[in-house]
Amino acid sequence: MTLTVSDLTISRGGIPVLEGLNFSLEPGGALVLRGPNGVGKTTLLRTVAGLQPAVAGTVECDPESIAYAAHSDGLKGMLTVSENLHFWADIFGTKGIDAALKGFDLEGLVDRPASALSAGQKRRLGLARLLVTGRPIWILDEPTVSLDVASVEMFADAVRAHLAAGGSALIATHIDLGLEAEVFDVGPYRAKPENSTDAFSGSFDEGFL
Ligand SMILES: Nc1ncnc2c1ncn2[C@@H]1O[C@H](COP(=O)(O)OP(=O)(O)OP(=O)(O)O)[C@@H](O)[C@H]1O
Repeated sequence: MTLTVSDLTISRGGIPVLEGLNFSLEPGGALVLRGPNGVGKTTLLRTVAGLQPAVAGTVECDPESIAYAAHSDGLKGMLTVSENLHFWADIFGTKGIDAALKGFDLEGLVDRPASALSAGQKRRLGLARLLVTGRPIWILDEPTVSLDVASVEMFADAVRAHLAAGGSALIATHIDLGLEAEVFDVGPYRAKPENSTDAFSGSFDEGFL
């Protein structure tokens, strides 16, 4: 499943932020998005994931192939670690959570309510859900926030295994994950001010899709 972005212009709150974006993501490949705070990386990921429309251009990809992990963990605090993962496995029609528990070192926390996890543990659980989606294209927004060094490596291992199995990943991150990945600096694609409509419209935040 290839994801192809062509001549894409994206906006946030009615204001174009990036324009003229072209890239593709092939099975087995990873693309790391770089750029300064506020340049539009999250907006790009949201657009590619289908959470907001593009201003111009196209994103070619089966939406059903995408698993999106946003800034927030999007956990159900009353449910245990195990229940959270089973909830998502049911949603995505997949079976088994053992690989997700093992891959993110959550086996000792299965019966703990998500609300009683530390920030890093919550992030590990949020990322573990990627493994139960069964979806090939991972779109990840700052996935390593709150993770310690060992957990960052755990996450990088999960991405490597995903790529080796034919999946792909589009990742916005400010840190070096040690992946064999192309890097795409979106800084030079800032939209020109004259293209701004200067209209503000609110939007909702979502944890995971
Ligand atoms: N809900 C919103 N409504 C209107 N504008 C927004 C909204 N969220 C973000 N913006 C603005 O849109 C622009 C792009 O933000 P975006 O979050 O995509 O940047 P980013 O590159 O991901 O930044 P960071 O590295 O800080 O996460 C910024 O100027 C930001 O202030």
